Amino acid sequence: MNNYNVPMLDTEARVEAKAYLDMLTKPVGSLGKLEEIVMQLAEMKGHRKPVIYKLGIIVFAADHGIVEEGISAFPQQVTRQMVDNMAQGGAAINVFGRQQQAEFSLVDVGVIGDDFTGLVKNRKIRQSTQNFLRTEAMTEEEVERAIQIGYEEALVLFDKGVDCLVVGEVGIGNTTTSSAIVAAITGMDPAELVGFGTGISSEQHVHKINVVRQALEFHQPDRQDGYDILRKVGGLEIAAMAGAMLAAASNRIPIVLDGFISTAAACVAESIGKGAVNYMLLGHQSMEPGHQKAYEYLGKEPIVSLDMRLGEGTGAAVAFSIIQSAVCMVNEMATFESAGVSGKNE
Ligand SMILES: O=C(O)c1ccc[n+]([C@@H]2O[C@H](COP(=O)([O-])O)[C@@H](O)[C@H]2O)c1
Ligand SMILES: Cc1cc2nc[nH]c2cc1C
Repeated sequence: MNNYNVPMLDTEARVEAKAYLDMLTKPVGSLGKLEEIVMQLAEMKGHRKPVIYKLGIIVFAADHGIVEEGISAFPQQVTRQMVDNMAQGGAAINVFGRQQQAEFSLVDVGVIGDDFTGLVKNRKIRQSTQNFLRTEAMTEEEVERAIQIGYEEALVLFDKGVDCLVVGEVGIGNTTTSSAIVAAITGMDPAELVGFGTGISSEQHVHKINVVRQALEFHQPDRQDGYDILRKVGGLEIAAMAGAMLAAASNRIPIVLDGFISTAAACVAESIGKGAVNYMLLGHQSMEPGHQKAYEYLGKEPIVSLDMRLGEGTGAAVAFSIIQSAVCMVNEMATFESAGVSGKNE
């Protein structure tokens, strides 16, 4: 088991960023949350004028044994088909990634079937987790390997100059897995967390709540122990996402969280590496009810709210435009002094 050393935030850089923002040609605080984003990036990166040179988007893919219980609106093979689609550049995340000129990485950690050809990184740990209503989702070794692979694949992007990271996923059934994880960590009733995922019926929704309740009753995961939760009710891609987030936090690289699955992985990352949450911004608010509970637990607020519920990293990639506006603002605006603009009346 690794020890993740997440560095402390640079609170001095935050104070300096605030002082500098107040010198720019605008009434104090008038750029609202953009100013807050600048201050957060400043304390993460340790600089009053933070820059982002290159966005990275990493998407982890895996299948889920719990799909056997009829909890998704789509068949399991869609995971594999969407990985192929992403490898061809045809998924929504490819479009937003190109728009943001992002470095894109697609990693199979547990999709059913053979290795992929082409752009996909083949790092399959096993083909799908087990059905966690009947048995533990995976072994302790598999959890640790998945976290390690996520960590390593994030480092590959950082070596290419990536200095801000979106962590996305694809995996049919993973809103059920995420509901179980967030219920385990927060202690909340699954009825408050379980949503409609890819678009199930009301009857299926009632069934999905019962599946999550029964699984938690059966496994009794330790809410303090992210490894235990992943082993019992987790997902391979979610463990890898947590690993990638730990790599980013350990290297003072800002993470942009996406929807429900990404935020569930963030809860696990924080449980494994205390302080990782300090390096996270929340891109958007997903339509999944459990997403709000999970981000409130992490103490986050979404940058945008666009009624999205796709996953893949799409909400985070869209929100990156706003983060980029904040970074441009602090680096390019004139100060009252440099522009010769009069200050506020005394
Ligand atoms: O990010 C979200 O909040 C989100 C909400 C609903 C669905 N998804 C995506 O849809 C898949 C999981 O949905 P489901 O219904 O199969 O559990 C998975 O591939 C996710 O990327 C993602
Ligand atoms: C089509 C489709 C695309 C997805 N992207 C992420 N999850 C998905 C689920 C479905 C069903």
